[in-house]
This record gives sequence, structure tokens and C-alpha cells, in this order.
Amino acid sequence: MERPGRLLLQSELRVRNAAYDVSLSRSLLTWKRRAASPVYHPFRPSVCHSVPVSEIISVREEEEENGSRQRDDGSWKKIREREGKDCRQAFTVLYVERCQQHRWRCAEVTFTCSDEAVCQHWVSSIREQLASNTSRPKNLLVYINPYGGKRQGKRIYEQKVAPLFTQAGISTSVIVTEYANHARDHLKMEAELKKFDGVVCVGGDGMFSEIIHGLIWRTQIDCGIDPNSPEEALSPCSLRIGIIPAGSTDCICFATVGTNDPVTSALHIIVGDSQPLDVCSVHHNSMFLRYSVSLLGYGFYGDVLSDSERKRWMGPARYDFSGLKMFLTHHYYEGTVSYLPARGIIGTPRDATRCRSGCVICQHNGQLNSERSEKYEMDEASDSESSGEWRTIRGKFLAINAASMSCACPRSPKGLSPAAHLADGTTDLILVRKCSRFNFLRHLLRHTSKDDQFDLTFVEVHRVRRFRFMPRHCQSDSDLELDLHENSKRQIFSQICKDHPACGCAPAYSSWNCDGEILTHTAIDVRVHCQLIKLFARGIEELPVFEDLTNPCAI
Ligand SMILES: CCCCCCCCCCCCC/C=C/[C@@H](O)[C@H](COP(=O)(O)O)NC(=O)CCCCC
Ligand SMILES: Nc1ncnc2c1ncn2[C@@H]1O[C@H](COP(=O)(O)OP(=O)(O)O)[C@@H](O)[C@H]1O
Ligand SMILES: [Ca+2]
Repeated sequence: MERPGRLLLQSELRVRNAAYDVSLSRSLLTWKRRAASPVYHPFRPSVCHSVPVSEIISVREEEEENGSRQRDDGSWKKIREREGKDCRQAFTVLYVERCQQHRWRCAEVTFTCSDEAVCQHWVSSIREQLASNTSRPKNLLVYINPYGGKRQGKRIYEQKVAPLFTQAGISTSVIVTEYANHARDHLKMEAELKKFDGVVCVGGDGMFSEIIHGLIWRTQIDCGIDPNSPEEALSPCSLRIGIIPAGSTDCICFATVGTNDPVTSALHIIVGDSQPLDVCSVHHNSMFLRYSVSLLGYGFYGDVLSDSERKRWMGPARYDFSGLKMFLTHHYYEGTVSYLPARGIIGTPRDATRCRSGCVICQHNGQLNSERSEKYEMDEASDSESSGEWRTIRGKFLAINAASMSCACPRSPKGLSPAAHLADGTTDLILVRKCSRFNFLRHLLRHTSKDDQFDLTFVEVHRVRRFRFMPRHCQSDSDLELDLHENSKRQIFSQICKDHPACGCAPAYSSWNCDGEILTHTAIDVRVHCQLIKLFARGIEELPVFEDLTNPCAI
């Protein structure tokens, strides 16, 4: 809880029928009920509320007319607290209220007072404080995927989000996408980004992926950096991105906010939160393929995604269906994984601590990584390769997953890698070796309980800053044409086998699930770019354990 600091305003105002001492500092708005009598009353505790100014959404004047008051947005509202001729002026403060499970709601309190000048002074003082907060967005570019999740993106935005933006005085340019990659290409080539303070994505992880591809690409071009090069240090994007969850998994929203709730996300955007996020670039033979911020998964999660794409008509339930199917199919894949362990950083994937709002591990490791990236070329390209820092693991795997964040989602509230960090410049490489169906089920089930999914002999996890994967059957560049030909034959064949698991023929290749998009290449080179993008979020907040003694209400 913030300390109140020097008071800017202090008045006696009324809330409903009761008198309150109301004060405003640069950091806090506080209203404390006045005791009716100076005698201590054990059954009527003094009621005191305080709201950080940074969490005030807006202030609204109420104008009285014929016994009712008219809001300055034009709508009408009976004022219950009017109880005396002298109590005529009123204003309403809208602010963030925390509910269960990291949800935020917009609450409001109406103050009345007898003096119009006092009322005006309050309204203008609060507005001044809000205006002085430069991290709040004023103009947003909004992209809506009308086909994501349960196809509710447009409705969610119009009914739950747009009214809040209007109340907060945010203006918007809204684009409802008409085809896949519409948002990406608009950001890459057309959008007048200078006009905006941020971009809002209404959709799922796939839609978010479009947005970051457009934004990262555009930023590199504007900075004269080749976005295709696997060795370039990429330039961070200045525009923040807000995610209004309207997809099927919405893992990126869940893992950065703690809940998939459009109103909570809208409020994080309004108050101007900022959360840096690591981004992995994925290359194949030095050719850029995609970026990833959450899961890069080969084997199980790749197969679930490929299978589920054919069942989009089922909506989000397609993942449950394909998940069960792929679990029963139980394919394993042979290949070689090599990785550069993250060195000098704090934290391991087996830590009990979690990445939470204001995470010190992200701050420490982020600082370390930005210092390193300044001398990147020398460090990475020459040192690491030749000094034999790369480690190699060959084997048969049910799943190879790289989690750049916890990947928490409603299916698995702790995620694929519960101790992963949002902005530490690393990804957690999880290798699940070939094992029995029973053991794989034990591993999967542990994602949904308190048990450690890594504490199994066939599972290993490494915190890395770069990794490569090469499937066993992969051929050199010169054989590419033959490989592609073979591949397409194999894909047809493996499809038959997947559909007829009784034949016992396992496919040679899986595909990569890259934040919910299928990658066409299997041999990949992945590099983490520390804090390349920023979200309108603050990370998952630690739930309060006990009353804070610094709360001015408690003094
Ligand atoms: C028998 C109990 C099994 C429980 C297993 C639970 C493990 C779930 C971990 C899920 C991690 C999900 C990581 C996020 C992936 C998304 O990016 C991706 C696309 O999302 P969207 O665009 O919103 O559709 N979703 C998936 O790949 C779905 C994976 C589902 C796996 C069952
Ligand atoms: N107007 C559109 N028509 C068809 N596909 C679209 C459209 N807009 C975006 N997409 C694509 O839809 C896919 C899924 O989007 P997403 O919002 O992540 O939903 P879901 O979570 O259900 O997968 C993404 O690959 C995205 O590129
Ligand atoms: Ca990370």
C-alpha cells in the first residue's frame, strides 16, 4: 500500500447519508467515515477506504435536475444520498476494485457536497492527477479477430471493453479483421503507429502472435535492422500491447494477468500498466520462421495442434478431443537437441518462487542480458560456439517443449513450467523422453495438481538462452528438394497411420506448435530476445496475506 504523501485536498464530503473526511494526495484518494459521536463504539468500526490515484479510472460530475442528477455522459441517475437542500453538488470517482482470482472490476463512489466550488475543485484536482500520469494510453489501435474462440470477440469488445475505454477518455481506431494475417500485414505496412500509444488485440494466442509479428517486424525495419537475421540483436518495440482474451486457450493473457477476463484486461490497459516480455525468434537454416512468446512444442503439443486445426468447428473443445487422441496415439520422435544453458542468471526451472508482479529475478536477469546484448556479436557468435558451451542430447522424445513463460492457462493454472519468468531472457527447455502411456499420463496430470511434473526420471528441464533441434531423418540443404518430396509422402503416410493407430507405424516427424500456430519446418534454431516487447499488464499480483499496516486507514 502506498503512503499518502503531502495532501493536495482535504474536505468533509458525504457518501450516501454519512459524513466522510476525504483527502487527496498525489498517490492516494482516501475517504474515512466521521464518527457520529466521540464515544468509542465497538460495533461500529470506522469505515475507511483508500484507492491509489494510479488506479482511478475517471471522475465524473453529476448535475442535479428535478430531483435527479444527470451524468456528464448524458444518462440519468437518482442520487440516493441527497438528503438536505444544502447537499446539491456531486461527483463520482470510478476506480479499480480487486475481486477473487486476480479479477479487477470498475467500482464507483459518489461524493456530495454543499459547495459547488469545492465540488469543481475536487473534480479538476483528480483530473489533473490523472492527466499527469504519462503512462496511460490516450489513443489505441484495436484489432478484433471475429472468428477466434467462441466467435465472441466483437461482442466482448463492444459490450465489455469499449464502454470502459470511453469512460476513461481513451480514443480508439478499431479494425475487425477480415482474413488471417490481416492485422499482421496492416501493422507491417499500413498502420500509422505514431498516432497511437498502444495496440489492443482482441482474440487468442494466434491473434496475439499476428500482432507481435507485425509490430516486431515494423520496429526492426524502422530501426534499420534486418529482421531475418538469426544473429542480429533486435530492437525493442516501444508500443505496448493489450490483450483482451477472446480465443480458445488465451495462455499469454492468463500467464501475464492471472485470469482470462476482458474487463480485467481493459482496466490494466486503462491504468497504463507495463510488463516486458521475452520473445524467441525461430529460424530454419538461417531463414526466419516465426516469433514465440509462450510455448514452442514438438511432439505431443505439435500433434495436438495439427489435429485440432482440422476440428476448428468444435471451438475450444477441439483441444480436449485432440489432446485425448494424441495421448492415446502415443507417438515418439527421434532427434537431437542442443542448447546454450543460461549462465550467470538467478533462478532455475525447479525453483519454488514464481514470477510475480515486479519480479526481481526478471529485473536482475533483464539488466544482465541488456548489458550482454551490447557486446552480443563477440560473446555469442565466437565465444559460446567455440568454447564448447553448447550441450547436446540425442534421444527419442514424446515431447520437446520450450516455455518462455509459465504457460499457465485454465487447463493448467500453474502451467507447463511454473517457475518460468516473463522477462528474464531465458526459456525453459523441457524434454519428455519416450516412456509408457501410464508414465506420460502421470506427467500430464501433474500439470493440474501441486505435484512436480519435472520430478520424473524421463523428464528433464533446462533454463536456456538458445537451442536447436534436428530430427533424426533431417537432411542437409542440398537434399532439401528430395527431403520435401519425401516429407510430403511421409505426411500422407503418417496421416493414414495416425488415423489407424493399430498399424503401429509411427511417423518420423511431428510439427512445432509455435504459440498455437503450426510451423512447417522441423529443424529449428531458437534464440531468446530479452524483453523485446511490452504488454499493458503488470504480471500476476501476489494475493494479500494480511492487513497492511502502512495503510493510512489503519493508522
Ligand atoms: C489428462 C490431463 C491432461 C492435462 C494436460 C494439461 C497441460 C496443458 C498445458 C497447456 C499449455 C498451453 C500452452 C499454450 C498454447 C496456446 O498458445 C495454444 C493456442 O492457443 P489459442 O490460440 O488461444 O487457441 N493452445 C494449444 O496449443 C492448446 C494445447 C492444449 C493441450 C491439451
Ligand atoms: N478474420 C479472420 N478470419 C480468419 N482467420 C483469422 C481472422 N483474423 C485472424 N485470424 C486467424 O485466426 C487464428 C486463430 O485466432 P485466435 O484469435 O488465436 O483464436 P483461437 O484461440 O480460437 O485459435 C489465427 O491464426 C489468426 O491469424
Ligand atoms: Ca522467459
